[in-house]
Amino acid sequence: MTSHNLSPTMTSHKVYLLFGTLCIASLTSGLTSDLFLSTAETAVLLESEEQLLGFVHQCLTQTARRTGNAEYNRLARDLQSERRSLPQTQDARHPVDAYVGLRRFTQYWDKYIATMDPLVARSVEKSLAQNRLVYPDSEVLQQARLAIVRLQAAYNLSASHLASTATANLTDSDTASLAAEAEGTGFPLVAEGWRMLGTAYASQGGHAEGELLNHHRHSESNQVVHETQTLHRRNAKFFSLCQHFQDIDDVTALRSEGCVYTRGSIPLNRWKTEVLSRDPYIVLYYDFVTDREADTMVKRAMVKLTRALTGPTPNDFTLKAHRRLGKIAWLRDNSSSVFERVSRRAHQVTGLHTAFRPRASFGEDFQVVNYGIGGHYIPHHDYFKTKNAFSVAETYLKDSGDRAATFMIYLGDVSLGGATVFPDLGVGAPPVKNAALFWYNFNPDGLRDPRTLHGGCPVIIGQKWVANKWIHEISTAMTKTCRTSPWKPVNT
Ligand SMILES: O=C(O)CCC(=O)C(=O)O
Ligand SMILES: [Fe+2]
Repeated sequence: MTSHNLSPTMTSHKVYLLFGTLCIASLTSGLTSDLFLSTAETAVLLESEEQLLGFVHQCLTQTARRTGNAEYNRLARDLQSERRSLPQTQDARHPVDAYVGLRRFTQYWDKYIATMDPLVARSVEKSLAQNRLVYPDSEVLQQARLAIVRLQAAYNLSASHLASTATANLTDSDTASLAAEAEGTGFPLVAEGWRMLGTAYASQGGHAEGELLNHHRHSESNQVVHETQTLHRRNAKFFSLCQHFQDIDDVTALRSEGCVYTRGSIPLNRWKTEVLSRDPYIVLYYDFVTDREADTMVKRAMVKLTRALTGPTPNDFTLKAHRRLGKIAWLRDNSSSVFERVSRRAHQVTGLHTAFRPRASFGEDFQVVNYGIGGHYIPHHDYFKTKNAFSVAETYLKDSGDRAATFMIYLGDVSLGGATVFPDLGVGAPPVKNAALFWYNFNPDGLRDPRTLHGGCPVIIGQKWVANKWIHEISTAMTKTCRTSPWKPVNT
């Protein structure tokens, strides 16, 4: 058993908001509701709160001067005192803290910004939009509550445990709306837990002090949440493996087939490969990137994140499916020297060409992913199921075949949850900062291997960033020679 604390494990990537001094705006940007899909974006929003409220305060006092209406001055004072009385957490790493932070924003919005002066509201929106941020709306809050309920079901987490490990205190209305969310989504026991917590708070006349998270599991005496099977029946094996892997932050506890050192050349003189499975071949390369490289990759991706959509073909990503709760950014090898170098290193380590080519590219662009509150990726295969699906791919992937292998780099640690698991094989790995997980999606005969079904477990605490590099058949066909039978085209 391991213990987990709440100390930050990832550099926070702050965006410094530059609010104008004048409360005049021309831009009308709509509120969007996908903030819960990226904990990194949520964190930036919460970090910017101080500055944002200073701006709103200034706008209110300016409006009072301009209009001669003293009501705006009163609002400015109210805003200041309410701000002092509200929970101060700015930490989006714990789902309850992220939820409370987002809820606080919508409170300000409803009370001081939207209803008071449309000009101020638009100014705030404009300033946020310049930093690729949006003001959270009520749907974001609802999705954040749903994420919390889903997490509880996935990991058997009780309401009291979740609440007591957060920094922020929940209000009666928070516990009531979490109970309603759980009830509405078919988790009556989870709902009961939130109701009981609300009652306990009321009888204590206050809230329990947040304690450090020594262990995620609630004690036997707590209300145990048993609905995992209901929502997650179809992926029961996946979720039980996720539970197993959340206890592992010491990778020596991995059930591995062995570990080998390989001599290479600069920048990796020697690298350690943990063999998680020999057939299909799944390995973890430690220290594949440096902290600096990982941070640079995250920073480059941060400004390009868009909602991850999954679809049946590479250019038909129109399904806003809940199978994958995260945001992605595509980055070409030549977009920076770091991506170029890391792609070359993946070639060096795997023996497979990874480079971008305008036609029949060996590898795809890097797909950098940041998961959201309770974000997960339900088990799937990385390969496309039909030849048709990949033959209509983007020009650079034309004639390069399917995704024969996956090279996935963990760009940060996750404090709790977020393992990558292969439910049919019973193997997986917790995110190990700077390590890369590599596996073949095709067997040596060039056939798709369904045993490579895998998924990203829900993130409980922390931020999860990964970078995928999919290597296509054109690369494996050229370099992987040990087939058991003569080469055949893929089984479409
Ligand atoms: O996040 C993970 O652990 C898995 C991600 C994955 O499978 C994918 O992006 O295709
Ligand atoms: Fe995948």
